[in-house]
Amino acid sequence: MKPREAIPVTVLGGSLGAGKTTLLNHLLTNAGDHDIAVLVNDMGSVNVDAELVADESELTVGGGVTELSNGCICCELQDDLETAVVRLAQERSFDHLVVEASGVSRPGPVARLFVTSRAAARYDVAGLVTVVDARLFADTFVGGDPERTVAEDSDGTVQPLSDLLVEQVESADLVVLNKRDLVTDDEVREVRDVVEALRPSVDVVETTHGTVDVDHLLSDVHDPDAPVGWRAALEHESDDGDAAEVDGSGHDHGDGHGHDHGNHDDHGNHDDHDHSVVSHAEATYGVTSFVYRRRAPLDPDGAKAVLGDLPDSVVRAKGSLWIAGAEDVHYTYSQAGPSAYVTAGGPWIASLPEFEQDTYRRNHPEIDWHEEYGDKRTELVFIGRGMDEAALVEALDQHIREPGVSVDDGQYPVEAGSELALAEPEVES
Ligand SMILES: Nc1nc2c(ncn2[C@@H]2O[C@H](COP(=O)(O)OP(=O)(O)OP(=O)(O)O)[C@@H](O)[C@H]2O)c(=O)[nH]1
Repeated sequence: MKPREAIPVTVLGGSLGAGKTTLLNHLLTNAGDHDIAVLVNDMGSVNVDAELVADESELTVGGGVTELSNGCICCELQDDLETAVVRLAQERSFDHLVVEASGVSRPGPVARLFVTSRAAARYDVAGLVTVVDARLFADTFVGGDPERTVAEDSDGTVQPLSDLLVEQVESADLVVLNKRDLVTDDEVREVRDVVEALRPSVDVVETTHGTVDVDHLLSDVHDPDAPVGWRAALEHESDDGDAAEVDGSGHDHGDGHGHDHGNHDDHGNHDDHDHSVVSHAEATYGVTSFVYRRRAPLDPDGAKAVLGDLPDSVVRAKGSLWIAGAEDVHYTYSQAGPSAYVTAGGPWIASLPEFEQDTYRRNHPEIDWHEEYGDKRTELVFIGRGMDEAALVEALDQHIREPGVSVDDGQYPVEAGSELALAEPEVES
């Protein structure tokens, strides 16, 4: 049982330089009656952000600002984060915790820590707030000229910035569209439409220098079941029950549980949400989505050619891949702006021994099961602006193969969790 005085926690995420520290300083200087504790995560060995926050407010590093440096709290510093927030709750009294995640943090895992670890007894997630640099977002997704930049992880691996931007928006309860002064009215409308397509019901506030209403920012807005655009579009398609056709989207059902980079998809849990995926956006700026679904595999080289070189009009694509010649592996595909990769998941349910299949199907009666191919399918959702749906469908259809036909490839990884990059943004020198 959670004690009644569980402390609300707001997780502040967003890309490098989006304005998280600026917003945090605004929050602390305008905190009013709120007694806020802050935990700042920086990737470097010196926690510059913690110093900046402390400089600007009456808090001191050690006093009100806790720092976790030299790593990322969504991965290698998870244990440190857990220890730090538990200790904080024991040692000090405050009524709200704000965690500023590093620019490369994925908000989902950070929030999960407050639900699943020892910290869960002390804290309640109030909201995942994503600060978006409106200028960068417009350049990356609406300008048709994607900024080909990457974010560097603490272990030196690089992750495409567009992946992070998309993921941070897809898991947000509140999006703070910052740097409003650097975009035009038209650009901001287009950015809002893309944000809405990625995260259909999200609350969006526009700010310059992070001047957001403090009570709004700290309010209890967390909804772990809020819909995610790509999943919502897929499930809308599944609800229609047509397994072979390509379909446009309008209304949807979404279970919206946050996704992980490279995670194996679930099999379509439905809930009672009924949200519009793109209706408003479609009507104004041409943000649309459609689902491509075939009960057949794609040629491995063909899949690489098409899915590794999607037109700029596609903002986000994701789904399941059945690859000819690798008949037993359930691949997932994920594209965000200029990056695209395929991840080997576990086996298809249809590739498991029969008794395991029976058990799985008993526990998941909602699974869309084909008499001959079971759950094997090529099923991709595309979200974008001004996409040529017919051309994309035709390009994919050219690479559809007969199930069971042997295809020579070997480049697709088979070990669960391993990835094949189909497109990577160029690293800026
Ligand atoms: N023009 C403009 N600049 C802004 C705005 N908000 C923040 N900045 C500037 O953008 C730069 C980055 O802001 P920060 O608040 O440090 O961003 P951050 O997200 O904390 O950055 P990292 O800690 O590096 O991830 C600073 O120079 C800010 O002054 C804004 O609304 N408009």
